Amino acid sequence: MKKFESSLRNGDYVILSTEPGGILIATGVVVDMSCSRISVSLSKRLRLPGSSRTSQAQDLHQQLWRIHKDEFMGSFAIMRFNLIQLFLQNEQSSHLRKMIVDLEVPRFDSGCQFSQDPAISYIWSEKNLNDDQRRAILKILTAKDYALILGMPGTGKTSTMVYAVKALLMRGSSILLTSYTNSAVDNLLLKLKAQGIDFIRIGRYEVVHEEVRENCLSMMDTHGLEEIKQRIEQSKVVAVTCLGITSPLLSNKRFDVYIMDEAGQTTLPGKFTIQVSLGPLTFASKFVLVGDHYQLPPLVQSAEARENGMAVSLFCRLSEAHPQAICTLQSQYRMCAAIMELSNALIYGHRLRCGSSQVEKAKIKYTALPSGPTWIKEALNPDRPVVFINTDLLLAFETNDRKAVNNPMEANIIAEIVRRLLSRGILEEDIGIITPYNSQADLIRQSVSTSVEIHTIDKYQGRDKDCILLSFVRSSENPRNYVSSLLGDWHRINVALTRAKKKLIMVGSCITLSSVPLLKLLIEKVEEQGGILSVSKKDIHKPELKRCSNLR
Ligand SMILES: Nc1ncnc2c1ncn2[C@@H]1O[C@H](COP(=O)(O)OP(=O)(O)OP(=O)(O)O)[C@@H](O)[C@H]1O
Repeated sequence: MKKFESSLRNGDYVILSTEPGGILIATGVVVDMSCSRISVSLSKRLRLPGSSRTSQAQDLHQQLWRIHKDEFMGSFAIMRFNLIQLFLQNEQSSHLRKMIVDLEVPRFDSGCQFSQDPAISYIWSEKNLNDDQRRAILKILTAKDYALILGMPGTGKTSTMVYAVKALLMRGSSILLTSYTNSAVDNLLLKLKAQGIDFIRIGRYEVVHEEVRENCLSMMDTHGLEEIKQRIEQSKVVAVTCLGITSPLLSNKRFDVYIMDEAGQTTLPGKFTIQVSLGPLTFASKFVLVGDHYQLPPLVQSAEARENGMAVSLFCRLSEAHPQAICTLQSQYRMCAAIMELSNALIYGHRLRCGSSQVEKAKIKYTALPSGPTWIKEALNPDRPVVFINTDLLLAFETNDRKAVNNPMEANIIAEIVRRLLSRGILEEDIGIITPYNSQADLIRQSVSTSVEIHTIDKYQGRDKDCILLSFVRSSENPRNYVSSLLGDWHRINVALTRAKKKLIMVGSCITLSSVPLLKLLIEKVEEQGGILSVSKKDIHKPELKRCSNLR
């Protein structure tokens, strides 16, 4: 039977309107789809305007319906609601206005550190924390209004949040946890679960991580709304996405502390991050923001919105006004020294350091002997953690097809390296491929016939792998005329350079990329490390050269 073709999927939020006329009648969620039927679960009973009680069922059946995916309407309504909450005349909103609109100085309890507080004693004695992390949690424990935790890549932001929750629970505090995306919320919850901390997860069952689903309210054996509300009331830790905060289950619920992980913000229409973050702020007496504004900030396309401050996250706004509210995590446990050096030189002004000598010296380990041409052996050499394969001698130019930009030769080189890594015993799950462009990710997917993960750089924020392959794509016959807003954004370059633990292999055109100042600096840095490998036409099989030039 022919498949029903639609961009709608189970779990999508939709808007139901009448046709013709386009009158919005209801909103709901797609719960089932077949080739001839779509089932939508609605938040309230469906009624046509002006329809009488007697003819209601018949009118509904006769009506022609239009179903739209609800990409923005729900979010806009929530943001409007959040803004209104901020301007309410009550103590909570007034305090919040003082903090985030008037930028009043945040207060910290200085005597508290020396008291007999069990939470503070616990943090001093917890061996799994480093000094930065301890200081960060003490900042949270002593904050009266808010605390800001700036965590560079791999510095244990999530781990720090977990121990902060543990310490706050010792004080009997109730805690609301949020992030922008479901995966970021669940990432934190998985770590809480591993520490035996109980919590309630609010969210649609289908989008919640399977290991967290048993903590979802919908999965709990409860009898009616009252019992559910009671469970939430009794629960000390509740987790939800920033947009999920409007759940009626949370109405009237208040928490002592609200912790928000700002790091996963880019996958949302980020223009309104402040308005989105506002919602949960009104639920607690003090808040903690955890983030890294050196990674990708809100994506704002409108110049007017940018000029009016829409691209500034709440974290950035508060940290610039009150640097004393920030505690920085600088010891990272992800990248070996050579990989860390790149972002240290380009972005972090050498403030990032390796958390242990094990991390610093980590090398990729092969189980099989090296094989293949010299350039591949050099690219895979474990003693070269950072390699840049320069394609200039190949004249491997990009293709531009209806705004989709890709580079077949780079895709081919990446596929060859992946084959060699796998044949030398590296596991598929330890390799990741990233690129700035969706179209290049698609092309690489066609060339790499394994289940190795291939994503855009933006989608890879918050993730890591032992070995990362990065295809820059841009290679122009006229490098002087080359402009790329995607590669010109230093936050994106930072994310790309901080995903690999032991081996980072980049593929690109040195000449073209050098027209972007930051990338020029990157190439110089890799050169200092002896990591530039130039590939020429004699290094690539003739049929491959021909196939790639045919694709152009
Ligand atoms: N004090 C510590 N000692 C040793 N290892 C640690 C410490 N803190 C964190 N780690 C390890 O560092 C790694 C990264 O930690 P985590 O995922 O919490 O970092 P993150 O800052 O949230 O990462 P991201 O940059 O993806 O946001 C994990 O493997 C974690 O176990």
